[in-house]
Amino acid sequence: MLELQGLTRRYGDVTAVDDVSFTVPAGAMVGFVGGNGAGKTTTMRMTMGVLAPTSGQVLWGGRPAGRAERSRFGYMPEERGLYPKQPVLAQLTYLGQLHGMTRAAAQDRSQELLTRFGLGERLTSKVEELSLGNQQRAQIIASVLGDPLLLVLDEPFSGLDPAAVDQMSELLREHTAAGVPVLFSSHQLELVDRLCDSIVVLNAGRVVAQGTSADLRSGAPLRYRLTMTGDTGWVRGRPGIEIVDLDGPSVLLAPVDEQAAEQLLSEAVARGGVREFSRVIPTLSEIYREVAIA
Ligand SMILES: Nc1ncnc2c1ncn2[C@@H]1O[C@H](COP(=O)(O)OP(=O)(O)OP(=O)(O)O)[C@@H](O)[C@H]1O
Repeated sequence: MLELQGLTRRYGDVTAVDDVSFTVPAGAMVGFVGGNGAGKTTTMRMTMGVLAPTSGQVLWGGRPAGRAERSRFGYMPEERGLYPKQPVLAQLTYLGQLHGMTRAAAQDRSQELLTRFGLGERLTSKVEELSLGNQQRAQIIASVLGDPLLLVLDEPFSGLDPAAVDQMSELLREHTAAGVPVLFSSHQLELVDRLCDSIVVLNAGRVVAQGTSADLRSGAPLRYRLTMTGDTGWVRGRPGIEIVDLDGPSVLLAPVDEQAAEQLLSEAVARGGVREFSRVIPTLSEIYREVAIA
């Protein structure tokens, strides 16, 4: 298990990361979201030990993570790590060796993964000759070489087409299934919602929400949608009901509680012509806008 405890990083007067604490349990996929400049990359760099925290610590298995453990963490940095001018297979083989694999094992595994992800014909191409999406696939492959204990991936899905997103998420799931904790940052909230066991939302360097997507939703305000055959303007002024949005036959309501919602439904049924009355569950994007965008 990875545990970040009170991680803080200051640059002069700017506090890029401010007392960030969360865990990535064994076998869990955790999505790290937050706007540009929220502090995700800085947090990930401190996790990997490439940047020293101003205060706080990174624990692996309950102890401060040292050089030996970190050398077995798989990392996809924001600035990416592959050299544009080198052939892709040779480079991945070399990186696998740096992660303790024999040359033959590193080459076999790299070739297997490149082939699996559609790059079997491009083994000797230079990285810069690959499309951006294919370079990204090779970057993700690089991060999983050598049986990593943990995966820390900075926006691994940016620029990938939907098929590649599915392939790469399958690769990550193979690692979580084997007990590896995975932390990745992303601006693709629907994707995070679909893939992750839990989500950490960062805003201006601080954790503003964390939990499963169900946890985050359960804290969202109560909303119902009422749709009728006729106009719904009659709901105005009903006790305990706030109107969020009214558009002719359809109205989005914020009742103070379930009882107020039921009373309104009874009245609607008595009037006749109810087409729909349903609880509106916010999307992760909507929750994100509420917690992370002031
Ligand atoms: N070397 C540095 N010197 C000064 N300020 C820095 C440095 N690195 C990062 N920062 C600042 O720290 C804050 C957090 O940046 P960081 O790159 O961690 O955000 P991020 O969440 O990864 O953003 P993005 O989604 O845009 O990649 C920003 O205000 C950034 O300007």
